Amino acid sequence: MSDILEKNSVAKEAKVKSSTLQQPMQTGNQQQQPDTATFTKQTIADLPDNMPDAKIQVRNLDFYYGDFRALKDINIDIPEKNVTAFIGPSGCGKSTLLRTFNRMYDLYPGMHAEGEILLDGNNILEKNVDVNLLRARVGMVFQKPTPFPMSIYDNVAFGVRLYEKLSKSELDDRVEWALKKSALWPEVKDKLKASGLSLSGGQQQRLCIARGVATKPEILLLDEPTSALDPISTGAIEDLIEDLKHDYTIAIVTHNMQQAARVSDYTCYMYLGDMVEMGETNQVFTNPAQKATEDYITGRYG
Ligand SMILES: Nc1ncnc2c1ncn2[C@@H]1O[C@H](COP(=O)(O)OP(=O)(O)OP(=O)(O)O)[C@@H](O)[C@H]1O
Repeated sequence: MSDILEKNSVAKEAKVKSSTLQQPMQTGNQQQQPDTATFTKQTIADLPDNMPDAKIQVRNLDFYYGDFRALKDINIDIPEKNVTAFIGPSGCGKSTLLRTFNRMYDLYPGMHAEGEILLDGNNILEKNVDVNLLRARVGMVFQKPTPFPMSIYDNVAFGVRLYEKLSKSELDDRVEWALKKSALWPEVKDKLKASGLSLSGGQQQRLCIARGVATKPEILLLDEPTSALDPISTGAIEDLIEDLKHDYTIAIVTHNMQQAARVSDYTCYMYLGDMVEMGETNQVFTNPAQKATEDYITGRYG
């Protein structure tokens, strides 16, 4: 299945057809053959008019795993100090897109991005960009909690020690600040020397968020941060996202439609490497511009 979506990325009117949507899909209990999905390729002109200033501007972005083109001519803005959710069926490129924002892919051979990702107007895909500095500005939290095998304190202090030279008391203050920001402080303040691995799953994920915010990044990337958590821990993290967005620009990948609707201000629907639609979350969920988006969020596909 070569390039299943025919498109002309230049013309706004270009129709993108998907033959692959003609696979069986589930609607309630019945299996159906969906209509052929047609959507108009999103261009910059289709972005919502009244968006806040963009922290990140993605322009004509393609991403390749070897020869495989996983992202196809993506054009979006990530608004500053808002939450932007990425939704779409498995394999559509959500995580790939998120990982381009801090060039996580640089760690692996055979992967490359083409186009532009402008962070505060500067293209982070340029060769001479200091990726360590970039990752200090763009923090990331993964699907599975990944505390380091060290104390709670050291987990949070880890990145700060890499990027800043703080005195012991300044570092203590920063660790406390980050643990308070991630709503974990009351639970761990008396056992900062205990291993991060001794915490529950939900606490470990909040520890990872504390580690993520401790370096005071400008952007937080959250890749399905609650998929391994129970509803109470999930609620705690969603509250945290609501709180953190006052200081940070947040991009979150989620499979959970309700979560996207609850936590995000803007939603991007992706399909097979294409950006189908980006808009205000309320609009995308109640009045999507594209039938393909509607089919997905109403469960008629996926
Ligand atoms: N390391 C890799 N090497 C080769 N192809 C990859 C690699 N990682 C992802 N892909 C491919 O790139 C495409 C996008 O994958 P990606 O993980 O970004 O999707 P996703 O929307 O995040 O999926 P999911 O919701 O299942 O996590 C898929 O076709 C996937 O198979």
